[in-house]
Amino acid sequence: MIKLVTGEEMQLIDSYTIKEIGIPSMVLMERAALGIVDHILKRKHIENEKVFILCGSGNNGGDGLAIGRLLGNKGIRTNIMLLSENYTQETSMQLKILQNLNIKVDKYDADQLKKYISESDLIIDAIFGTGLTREVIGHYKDTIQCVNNEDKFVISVDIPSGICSKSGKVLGVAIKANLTVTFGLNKLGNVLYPGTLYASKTNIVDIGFPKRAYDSRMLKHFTFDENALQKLPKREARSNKGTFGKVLVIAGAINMSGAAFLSAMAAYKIGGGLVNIMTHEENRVIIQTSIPEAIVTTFNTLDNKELDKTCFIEFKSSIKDANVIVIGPGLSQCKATKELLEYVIRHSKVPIIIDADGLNVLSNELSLIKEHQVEIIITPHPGEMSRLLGVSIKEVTENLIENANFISKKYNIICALKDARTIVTNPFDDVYINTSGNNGMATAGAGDVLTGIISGLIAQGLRPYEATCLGVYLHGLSGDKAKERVGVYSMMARDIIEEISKVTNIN
Ligand SMILES: NC(=O)C1=CN([C@@H]2O[C@H](COP(=O)(O)OP(=O)(O)OC[C@H]3O[C@@H](n4cnc5c(N)ncnc54)[C@H](OP(=O)(O)O)[C@@H]3O)[C@@H](O)[C@H]2O)[C@@H](O)CC1
Ligand SMILES: Nc1ncnc2c1ncn2[C@@H]1O[C@H](COP(=O)(O)OP(=O)(O)O)[C@@H](O)[C@H]1O
Ligand SMILES: [K+]
Repeated sequence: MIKLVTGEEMQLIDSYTIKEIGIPSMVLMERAALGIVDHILKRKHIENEKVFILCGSGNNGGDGLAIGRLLGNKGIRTNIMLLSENYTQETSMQLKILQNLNIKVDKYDADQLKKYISESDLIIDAIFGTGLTREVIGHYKDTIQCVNNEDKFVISVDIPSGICSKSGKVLGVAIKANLTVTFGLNKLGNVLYPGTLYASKTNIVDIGFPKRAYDSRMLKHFTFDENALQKLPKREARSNKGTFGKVLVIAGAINMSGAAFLSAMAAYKIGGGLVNIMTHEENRVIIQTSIPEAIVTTFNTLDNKELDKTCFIEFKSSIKDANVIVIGPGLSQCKATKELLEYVIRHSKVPIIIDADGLNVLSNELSLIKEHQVEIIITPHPGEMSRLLGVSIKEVTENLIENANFISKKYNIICALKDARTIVTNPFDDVYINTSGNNGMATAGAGDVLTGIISGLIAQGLRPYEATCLGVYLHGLSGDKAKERVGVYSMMARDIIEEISKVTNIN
């Protein structure tokens, strides 16, 4: 698990380290500057290059001044410009050190700024870090625009100036970096869109925060890297298909068998023991032909799209047998879907994953999940989420974390809000932010594959929140493997399924 922090949380870690542990702020700043200088010195022809450092009034600017001093010591040609006349204590101390060493620091001057930018090979952005609190205006805005207009390599210190460290939003204007070097823990703003596009590649450097400074805080945001593969459920040698759980997939209205197929296939490919597909009677033959490994039970609808209630006899035992239930993919928004959903919520004793049309039906009747007895996971994309909350899609995509948190708490459920950075929340404020996956996955059926993966992990015994976070991660990783094989233009949902085995086959 990799923790991520907001600027505010990082400031708490800073002040705990400085005030309670006793590591001086200037020591942390020196190590931060050394971390950036290491990256700069890795450039191939740095001895022939010119560096230009832009510094703001806060400690981010202090980092910039220290970087200038260290580069000077190495004999690298460096220009430094300070954009403010008021500084924090640490930044004042850095400035004093530079003055003692007779290192020139320019004050802001628009013409000089343009000259330095055009002469330089590398620009260091130390204007604003985690302390940015408001829209960037005036000469700060002009400076950032000047940098962005020139095609120079830019390294941002901690976070690109202009990006909100909590939300990833652009506060008016922001530096477009080629590399961001961040300290201690990565900032949410470097990971969330659009900030992540401005940060480009992000490297984290250890500047000596004691482990306790991270552990003693209630840090709730996290992401995964490939170490998360260790969380895959263990497969006992002495086992049978019952050991790895039973998934019930309730999916597919007339002529919509594809969604059921994709969810069921993914549930099997991630290791689920047995998949039972409950689908419309009309889909029986095609499902049995396309996925003979699945058990098929069916329901029928009457002329008015209501459910033929005789199906409940068979349905009852399917529900009783299952370790996890998926409901919604390709079910259409008819009365039958509502009836099925109502029945499942009322009778299930195991976790339920509600997706696609299940969510569309739910958005007209959220009271259905108010008094649920089992764990419920919803997997909306922003369109489905906007219908669930009765807000615009823009409101959903601009505030992914807040919206996912809100619905998780209000209904006591797990929410995987799908996007290029999918967010997974639970009612206890935990927030997983997914960083795997790519734009090739914006293809029909990719969501059905995710539902199947999560269900297969729950069937094998993972707890629902853990399974949802890991499922989202593995789904993205499978998409990344599919990108390597077929590219983003040709990727189809089935390509993601095909790559699941490459992701899970780790031993
Ligand atoms: N010991 C430590 O703490 C360590 C910290 N480290 C480094 O410090 C960074 C955090 O430093 P920070 O908190 O001083 O704020 P920072 O990001 O430099 O910028 C904010 C400054 O700009 C101002 N300002 C804000 N918005 C503005 C706007 N729109 N337009 C104009 N001005 C605006 C605001 O002042 P204000 O005007 O609000 O009084 C404030 O002074 C962190 O990212 C890391 O790089 C490392 O060295 C490790 C040790
Ligand atoms: N640009 C992207 N980067 C990463 N993941 C993406 C991107 N676009 C889509 N995805 C993922 O693909 C899936 C699409 O799901 P969804 O919109 O429900 O598709 P469908 O309804 O067609 O099955 C989600 O898991 C989403 O996170
Ligand atoms: K910066």
